[in-house]
Amino acid sequence: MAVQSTIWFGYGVATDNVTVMLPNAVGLVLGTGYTWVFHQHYKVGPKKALLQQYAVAASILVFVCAGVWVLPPPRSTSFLGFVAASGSVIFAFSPLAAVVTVFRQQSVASMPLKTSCILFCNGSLWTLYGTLVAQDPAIWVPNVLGTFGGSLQLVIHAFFALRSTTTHRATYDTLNTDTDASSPRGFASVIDTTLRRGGGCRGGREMMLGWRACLCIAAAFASLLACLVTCARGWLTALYYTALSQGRYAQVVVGPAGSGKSTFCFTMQNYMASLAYRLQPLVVNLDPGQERSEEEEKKHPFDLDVRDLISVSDVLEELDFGPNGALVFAMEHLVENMEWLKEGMDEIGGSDDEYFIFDCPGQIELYTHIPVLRTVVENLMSWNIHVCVVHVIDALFIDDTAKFISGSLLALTAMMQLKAPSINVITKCDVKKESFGGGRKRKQRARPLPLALTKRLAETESGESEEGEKSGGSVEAMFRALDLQERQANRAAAGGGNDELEQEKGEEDGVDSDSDGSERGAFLDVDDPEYFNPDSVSLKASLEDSSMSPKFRALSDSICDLLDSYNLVHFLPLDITSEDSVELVVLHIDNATQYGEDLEPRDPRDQDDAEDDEAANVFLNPGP
Ligand SMILES: Nc1nc2c(ncn2[C@@H]2O[C@H](COP(=O)(O)OP(=O)(O)OP(=O)(O)O)[C@@H](O)[C@H]2O)c(=O)[nH]1
Repeated sequence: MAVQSTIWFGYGVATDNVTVMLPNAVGLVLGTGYTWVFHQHYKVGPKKALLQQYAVAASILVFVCAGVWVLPPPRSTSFLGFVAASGSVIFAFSPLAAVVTVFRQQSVASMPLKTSCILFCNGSLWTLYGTLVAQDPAIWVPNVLGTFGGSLQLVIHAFFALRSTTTHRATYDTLNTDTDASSPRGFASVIDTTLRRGGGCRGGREMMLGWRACLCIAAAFASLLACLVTCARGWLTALYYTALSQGRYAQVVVGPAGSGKSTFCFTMQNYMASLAYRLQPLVVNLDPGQERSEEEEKKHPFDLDVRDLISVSDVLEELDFGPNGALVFAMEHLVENMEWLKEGMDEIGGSDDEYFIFDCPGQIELYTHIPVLRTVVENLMSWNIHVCVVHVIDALFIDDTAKFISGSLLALTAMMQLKAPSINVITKCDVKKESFGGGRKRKQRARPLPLALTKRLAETESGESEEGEKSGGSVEAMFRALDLQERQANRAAAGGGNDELEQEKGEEDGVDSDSDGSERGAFLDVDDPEYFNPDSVSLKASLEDSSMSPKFRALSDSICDLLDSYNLVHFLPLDITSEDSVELVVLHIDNATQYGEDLEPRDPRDQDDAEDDEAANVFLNPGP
């Protein structure tokens, strides 16, 4: 009991479930107490015999701790739940081991009725809690089995009680031939007679027990039926949603205020609708503070709008909150009413391969500080929807290195907090293009010297040294080559040419070096994704010019290195005026959601319609 309660207590802590934690904490204390009392009063044999059982209990705990320690968090919780559930199943069925004894002795003395009743009630209640409240299979699966085990024991009790009732009824029928024991009144009189006759006292009690056992069985079966119906309802609902939402997809568009989320949503909607093989996605507004002109609402209406449930203006009218507090309140209200969203999506969806795009509020604290958006995303995924989080930031972010670093960290936070496949998009690249006349010169990046060149240089250097110092000379030459390479990198990163350095390493290596530097300072179009994903060397070089304090500079350098070495954040540019650019983003999202892998083949839409759509070139004018 102590071990079992410890494991369940651990599971309660891991899942942050106080309802599981509390009773098991009590069970842990009581179980330890019972063990101590048992140990003190154990007289059956030498107390050493108990050591073996303590060793088994300790080994189970060590095994569980090792599993939790070795496995990463989500798996360790599942492991803990699995072990706890297995223990509960064994615990629930353990009294059944006495069944053999019961049938051998033809008596239920070795299987106490109270324990069976408690086992049954405990199993039923936890089953109801596990299916209706926690919806956790680790809780309801062992308890369904526990309920079954408990009811089986009650049936055995009833069987023996009824049998003894029948035996005694037959006895007293022969003793009271003048009494009709088949009628209730007659049966009561038999019991009365029996109780008055001293020798028949035991038989009368057993008959009473028989009636009580019948009631017990009726109650047990009613509860068992209720449990099974509840579980069946849960399973059927889950099956229904699995079947219904097979192939459902969603983009959850998040990002700072004004970064172009709504524009992105409608650009996606228009582009996807223009493709013959796709359904038009449905845009769902999740921003209770969304403010749009009537014209915008007409041009790009939302298919489902959270403002129908609650809006920031409603909250401001009713409660004494500021705008930010009102938004947080409204979002928390949405989280508490996710059924509204589910029903709304089913209503507007209808097809089994529906595609949703969620336009989220621009307050980044909804995913950086509080888990509101995370709960929304988790709910969507629990409804078997393939979700891709699209984190958008404004192209202005990339002009300033410090801003770029903070944008990267924000994107990283979104990826970590929302715990779903994600892509990062830089919006408004069309504006960027205009301001740079279509592109800009790439900052020179550090490029390593070709290996052959480095080797050659080392050989040249070592050749100049004395024969006897050849090996040492090689090493020195290698360092000089590396030094040259580093100087080249630094100069390159600072935007300067490497002409003198190239000359310094000699022209005999045969490597071209353009006098105008066009090869190194290549013209990079904003459509080139590399433009938006500078490496740490370029970022650090650009920080050199800034007037940052040394400590802050060191911190920024470390962040740049971290982002670069682990390749943590990758940005995709989006120019809404370019079909190729939109298509590239859609391809990445499809890849993240594995779009189309479980879709049923469907008739392509009428080609003429698609051509009409393309002619209208709808995605080129998506502004909300
Ligand atoms: N040229 C251009 N303008 C854009 C683009 N994306 C957004 N905008 C403009 O940027 C402004 C803000 O865009 P929204 O789509 O409303 O941004 P949002 O992130 O939804 O804003 P909030 O809902 O207030 O957080 C609007 O005036 C848009 O027209 C883009 O890709 N190109």
